[in-house]
Amino acid sequence: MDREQQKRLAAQRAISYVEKGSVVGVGTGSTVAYFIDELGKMRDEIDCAVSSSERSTELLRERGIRVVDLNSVGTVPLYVDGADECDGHKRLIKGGGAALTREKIIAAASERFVCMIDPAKRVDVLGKFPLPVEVIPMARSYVAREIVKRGGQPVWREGVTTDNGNWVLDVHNLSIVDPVGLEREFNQIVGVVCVGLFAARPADIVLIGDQLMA
Ligand SMILES: O=C(CO)[C@H](O)[C@H](O)COP(=O)(O)O
Repeated sequence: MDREQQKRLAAQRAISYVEKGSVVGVGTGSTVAYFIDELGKMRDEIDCAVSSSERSTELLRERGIRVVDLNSVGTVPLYVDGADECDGHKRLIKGGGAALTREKIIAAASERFVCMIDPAKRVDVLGKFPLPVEVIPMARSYVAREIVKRGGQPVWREGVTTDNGNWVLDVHNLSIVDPVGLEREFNQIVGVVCVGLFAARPADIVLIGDQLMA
């Protein structure tokens, strides 16, 4: 089975976590696009969605799903998103689609985070996928130098501006043996808006294709 089929299966299984009449938090990416397709089929059964990107908002609205501001809802019962890497503790690297900050905000505000991946993204140690870091534009060089001091090789994702008007550094050469510690450390660099490590708040449920990860 190819990766796209695995993503679609994960999205179909993730739908089973959606409760009738509820608010659904929606991530960003190609796997999430399959999820939005499925969610569109039950648009009359949910209340509305909160979205992690302009791209997902557009897809949701195209399928007739009402999208509301996170500030207008309380705790979100369910957040569904993809990831770029996932370790055995359900800690993630995210941000390949540059939506990491809004994704992390909705994940933090959610009771349950269901993450959908294909088998190639399941790793023992995070870091083979370059770690995305969203930065305030004027701090790009400074943050890059600070990351080099910590052993990473930052590469500016030139030409990409996030929905928040910021830039992204992709950090290569990291073997992330202490994801919570590294998330905390990178968060403390002035000019960093968000680190694409979801370790302090990992996923609750990971679906690898249609299989539940233990
Ligand atoms: O973090 C993300 C976007 O910022 C995505 O969830 C991640 O990049 C996975 O994307 P895809 O489902 O297209 O493989």
